[in-house]
Amino acid sequence: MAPHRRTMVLGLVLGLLANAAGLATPLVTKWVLDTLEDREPMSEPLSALILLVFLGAGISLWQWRLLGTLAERIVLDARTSMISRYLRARVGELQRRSSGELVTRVTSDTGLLHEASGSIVGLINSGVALAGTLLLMGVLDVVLLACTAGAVLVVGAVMAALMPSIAKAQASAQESVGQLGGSLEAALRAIRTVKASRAEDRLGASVTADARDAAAHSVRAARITASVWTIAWTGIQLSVIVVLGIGAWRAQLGLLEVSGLIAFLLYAFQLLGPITELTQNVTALQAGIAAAGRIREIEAIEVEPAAPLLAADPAPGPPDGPVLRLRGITAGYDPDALPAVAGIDLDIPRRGHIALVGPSGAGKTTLFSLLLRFLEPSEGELLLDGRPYRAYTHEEVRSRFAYVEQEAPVVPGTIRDNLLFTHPEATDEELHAALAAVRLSAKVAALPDGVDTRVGPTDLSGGQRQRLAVARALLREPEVLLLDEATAQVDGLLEATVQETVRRRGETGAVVTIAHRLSTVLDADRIVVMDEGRVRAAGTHAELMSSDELYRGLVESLRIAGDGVVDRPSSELVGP
Ligand SMILES: Nc1ncnc2c1ncn2[C@@H]1O[C@H](COP(=O)(O)OP(=O)(O)OP(=O)(O)O)[C@@H](O)[C@H]1O
Repeated sequence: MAPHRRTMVLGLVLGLLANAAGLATPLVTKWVLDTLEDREPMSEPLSALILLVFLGAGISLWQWRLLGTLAERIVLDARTSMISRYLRARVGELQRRSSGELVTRVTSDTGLLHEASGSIVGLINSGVALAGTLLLMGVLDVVLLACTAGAVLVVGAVMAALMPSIAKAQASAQESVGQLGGSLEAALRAIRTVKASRAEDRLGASVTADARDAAAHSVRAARITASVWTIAWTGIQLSVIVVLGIGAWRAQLGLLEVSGLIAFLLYAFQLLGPITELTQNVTALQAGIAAAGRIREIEAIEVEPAAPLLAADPAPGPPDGPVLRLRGITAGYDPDALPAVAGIDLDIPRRGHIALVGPSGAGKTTLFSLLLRFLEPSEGELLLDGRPYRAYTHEEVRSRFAYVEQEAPVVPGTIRDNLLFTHPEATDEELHAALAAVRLSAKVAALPDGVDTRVGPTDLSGGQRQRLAVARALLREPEVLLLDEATAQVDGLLEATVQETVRRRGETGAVVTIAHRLSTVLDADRIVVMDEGRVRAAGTHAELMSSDELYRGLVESLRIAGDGVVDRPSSELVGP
């Protein structure tokens, strides 16, 4: 709220003015009654009364609109800052959390800020209104004020005692809503497996358990809120009856004018306003504070630094040296667990195709994450053009790569958006050339809006998604193409297409593939065998076949996996 201090102060002033108009009304009513008693002309007090009503309404309207707009701005600020933090966060920080839960914080928690944003102004307003009402009641009759103040104190004490439990219940409810978002998102993502496993009911029960939890906490908050309100209302109504009794008795004794008693009763009824407002604002503020706490946690997510970590600018290595060098790289996801890769030494030359092979969990994807700087090594150094990664910004490093993920997710938007995602400035010609390279031109041309057709994550087959991703990666001839090969996404014909494109890329630039296909392995200039986080062996297919047992085993299993490619020298493996 801090950046909006001025608007809040204006809102507060308007609230105080509206209060003043409200507080004056019973006194002017007394003036009307007094003129009636004295048989004087009533036009003046009546006009003042009507003026007060309109003035109060006008000011309230202004304040309402002002605070309503402010609330939306605060929500927008919080959302904008969270969204930008998510997108700038370190990949590991995001992967540690459930994405559904992260989404809930942006969509749902910020809604609570909306309610809470006006509550500070509301609290001050209603506090002042309460004090003002009590003060003016004191001016009218001190004895009656004492009775009313007693009732207000009791109501206040009960409210103060119950409020913290409302806040606690609300925080727990939000927590459960976050978990619900997380589990629902995971369930929907795995919907095919869920259905194939006939697990709709089982999973439904576990997801609804979070919803039930949220409901249970909210019901608790609602029940306490209901008690608080009932106590407040009843307390005030009882005090009005007491005031009426004592006031009538004091009027009989001539200690109080009847008009004064009526004005006093009007104030007593008016007390309900500030007390209700106080209750609502305290509740909203507490929910808002709980939400703000959860939003604050997002600020603790570490973001990628925008500047290079190394202040000095070391000279680049020789222009014909390897484009990338990994020197004694050790890295892991959890400082307490064993590293995912350890002591990796690897040179990636400027040209040629390197295939990474190894059993599952060997650290191949981790190596890609290190190259793309999704993960920082705990030991060792990565060098780009002979200069340490730390001398570059993350953006500078990534600008040298094109990356095709195994999942090849579609980015939100049209096919054009997907193709231009890495290089938005590419021309239409380049775009169509990239589509042609992966043989998607005809498929795209048949779509209703061609390249401007919107695509969702489910509109394309796995193979088509991967072709689109490869086309994107090839759009501007990257220096280093990183291709995390999907196991079974693409058919034979397409595989040959992609392979041929990759082979051509390897003639002018560097290509590193995580190879799941025998054909890719055979096609590579150099094969790096990884096992248990280490580089176990490296060389050509022929060298490794004769020297490395694990490699022989891997090749055997790839052949059995039905790759359809016989074990031949790579030079024979060109074209479909
Ligand atoms: N996000 C993560 N958080 C924690 N540990 C991880 C994470 N990603 C990978 N690991 C661990 O790091 C090790 C290397 O995993 P990595 O994904 O690099 O292997 P891989 O060779 O790519 O395997 P696959 O061929 O199955 O994809 C594994 O032990 C894995 O459990």
